[in-house]
Amino acid sequence: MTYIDLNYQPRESDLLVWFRAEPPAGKDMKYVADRIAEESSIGTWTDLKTLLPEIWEKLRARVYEIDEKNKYVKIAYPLHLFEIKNMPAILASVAGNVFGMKSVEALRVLDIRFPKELIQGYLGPKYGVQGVREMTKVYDRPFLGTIIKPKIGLPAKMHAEVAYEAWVGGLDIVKDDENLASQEFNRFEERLALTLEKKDIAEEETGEKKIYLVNITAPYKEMIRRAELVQDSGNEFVMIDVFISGFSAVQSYREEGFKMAIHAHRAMHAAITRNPEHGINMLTLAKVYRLLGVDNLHIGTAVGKMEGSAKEVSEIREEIQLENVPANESRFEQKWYEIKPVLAVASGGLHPGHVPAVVDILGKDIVIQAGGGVHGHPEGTRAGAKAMREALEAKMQGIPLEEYAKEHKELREALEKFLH
Ligand SMILES: O=C(O)[C@@](O)(COP(=O)(O)O)[C@H](O)[C@H](O)COP(=O)(O)O
Ligand SMILES: [Mg+2]
Repeated sequence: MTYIDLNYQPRESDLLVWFRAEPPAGKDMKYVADRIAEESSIGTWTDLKTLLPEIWEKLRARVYEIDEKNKYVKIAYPLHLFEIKNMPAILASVAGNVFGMKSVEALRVLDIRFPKELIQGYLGPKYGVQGVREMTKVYDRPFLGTIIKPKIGLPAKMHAEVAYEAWVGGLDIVKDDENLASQEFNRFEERLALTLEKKDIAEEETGEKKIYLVNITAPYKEMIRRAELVQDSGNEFVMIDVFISGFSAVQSYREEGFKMAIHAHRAMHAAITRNPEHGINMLTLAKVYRLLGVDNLHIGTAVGKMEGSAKEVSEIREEIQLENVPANESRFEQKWYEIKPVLAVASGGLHPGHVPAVVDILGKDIVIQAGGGVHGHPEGTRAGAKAMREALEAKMQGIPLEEYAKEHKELREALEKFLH
């Protein structure tokens, strides 16, 4: 019995997976494709006496396309194979055991096409791009943000003061770092209270809405307790390390129905996304997080310190923001129906000198976030924040940075330090 069915026309209701597969020595693409379809649907390494014909007929995956040259394998999975509203179990099928089999030398998931029937089982973002714009009254430009640095070590009181400096310097958003939780020198409750006090003052002084991305990542029950504290405080956002917390926690958290928007940090993603031969690419993870319902998602910068090409990050941006994503040489067409667009977060090694390039690559529906690029400014946090704002003003007005810097001291100082 083979799962190869090259005459099969996928149904609209099928879930499709686009793999790149390396056959083991002495084996061909048909062999490896068959093994992947087998293990990721109903089969195992030998024939089964318990495999009823109706199970085979109704639930087996079908390899409907093999591209020998590019080592691509496309597999269609009938929807009945899955519990629709159970993302962890769906991934356990199509992106589970298959990565560890000897019968596959290397395996990469390039894309998953989610059918309408499955998409309708998920909430998607509560706010998304438009909701965050409504929340902040920022409509026609990218958001600017920073991460409090050093990422760990500041006492809660100083954390709040640095946040205040960043906000009054002109940034919209201040974020906890991915590894800041409730360490003894910066307890969660105290940090939340002190930072929100400063946020109120900064909003008062600037007349602008400010955002605090407080990190609630913790074991699930504790994460929920922290989310309740944030909801009681009236803060608009929480931040979750979504990859580390897991698909189950992220789905459940979104279904808890908290009022806050979700800023998704992807720390650890590169453990499975970075190797182009093996693992799951960030585009596929980003689709899962859009479906599960994050409002902001880190996707890379192309120009900063983290890996990811301009083509890769801009394709991910399209995937999390377009209503209908067109197919291309390594991506399925994907319709998103009612699922809102996600705000893309460009972060990692950025400074004011990068602002024009990031906007050129990713457009306006983004958060441009800089930690070292703000707190490393020669004149400190407030000047670093001002320099980011000035860089964005220059970009929005179409003025070259060097030109604008002539009249803007903080930007000039930033470019001198970070570019020259
Ligand atoms: O800790 C850091 O490195 C950052 O806070 C950036 O700080 P800097 O601005 O000081 O580099 C973010 O966690 C990374 O951007 C995450 O990477 P990604 O956005 O690619 O997931
Ligand atoms: Mg960080």
